[in-house]
Amino acid sequence: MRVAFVGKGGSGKTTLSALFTRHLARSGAPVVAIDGDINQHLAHALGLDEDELFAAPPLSARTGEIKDYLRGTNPRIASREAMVKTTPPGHGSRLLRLLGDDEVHSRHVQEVGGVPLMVTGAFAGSDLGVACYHSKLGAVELYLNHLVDGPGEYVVVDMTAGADAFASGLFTRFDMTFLVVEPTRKSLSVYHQYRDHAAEFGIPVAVVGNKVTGADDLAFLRERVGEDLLAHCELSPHVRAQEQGRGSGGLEPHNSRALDRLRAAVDARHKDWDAFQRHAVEFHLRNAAAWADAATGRDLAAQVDPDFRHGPAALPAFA
Ligand SMILES: Nc1ncnc2c1ncn2[C@@H]1O[C@H](COP(=O)(O)OS(=O)(=O)O)[C@@H](OP(=O)(O)O)[C@H]1O
Ligand SMILES: Nc1ncnc2c1ncn2[C@@H]1O[C@H](COP(=O)(O)OP(=O)(O)O)[C@@H](O)[C@H]1O
Repeated sequence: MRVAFVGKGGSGKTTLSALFTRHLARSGAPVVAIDGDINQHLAHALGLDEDELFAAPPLSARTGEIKDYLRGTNPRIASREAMVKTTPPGHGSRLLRLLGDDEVHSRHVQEVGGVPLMVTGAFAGSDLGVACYHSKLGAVELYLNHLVDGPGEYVVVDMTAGADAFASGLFTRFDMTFLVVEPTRKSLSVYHQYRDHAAEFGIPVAVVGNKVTGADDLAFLRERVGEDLLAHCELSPHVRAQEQGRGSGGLEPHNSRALDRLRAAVDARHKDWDAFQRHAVEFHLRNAAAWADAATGRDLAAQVDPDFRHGPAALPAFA
């Protein structure tokens, strides 16, 4: 199951992504965390020391190699140059299993605090003015488009704040999107924006309140969010202690129960592989027409394999 955390910067996306993935990993569930936030802090939130380096290469450093690996022997994709981030898999493409024995996981995953983590990479000085952060997210989109995941296993992406989340269709690749909101009007404005986009594309979204300090905060959220409010986390002495490099007695029971609710909401989702592939194709065609045909000098609609059925049934042919 694929889960995204989105929301306004500072709302707690990274903190909740870390708490949620640790919660899942501790239960023994297979999980991969991906840092897709322009501020790459997830490794530290998972417990990497400030002076320690995340040693695995960022996904965005090897987008070309990842394209070559994923296109496999797909005759519709002649080269890595012909493959854009929305190019959907077809016959001959390599499909991935979560934490499978493949070149993406083996190269890019490093375990931090008991959680296997991949990172998209920081926005470098050389990117300023010439690229948008969504270029860094291309490899994440390709990864998700080629992944065959199942119930009880989880990919959790800490997404970048703001409009970059909507570039190219990445936001349609998730079984559940958690919108993290603080009990403030500013934080809610992102909720309204995301909710409208999500409704347009039929994307499942649930709101997670964060840094709630009492009944007034909760009433504020309940009044404005209504039944979209799935759960809320309270302002956490445990999180603060971790931020300060101190030990604590562990996550508070209320916050732990909130994480259980998130998991239950994800587990309740039914996977519809046909719809997933249909969305992928739809966004690929849109991108082809808008910029990618011109960027590659090719007719990218020809990459769509009309006979390909995505999902577990597609796996044996690719083993
Ligand atoms: N949504 C959207 N709209 C307009 N233009 C876009 C969009 N997404 C990507 N681009 C531009 O296309 C170039 C390649 O994009 P990426 O590196 O992100 O990815 S990929 O080619 O799809 O793998 C790259 O341009 P160049 O940097 O000039 O090569 C991107 O800026
Ligand atoms: N429930 C919480 N309790 C206490 N502090 C929190 C909580 N959630 C987030 N924080 C703190 O708020 C700040 C911003 O959180 P962060 O996860 O980095 O936000 P984002 O990823 O949305 O930008 C961090 O200092 C983090 O420790």
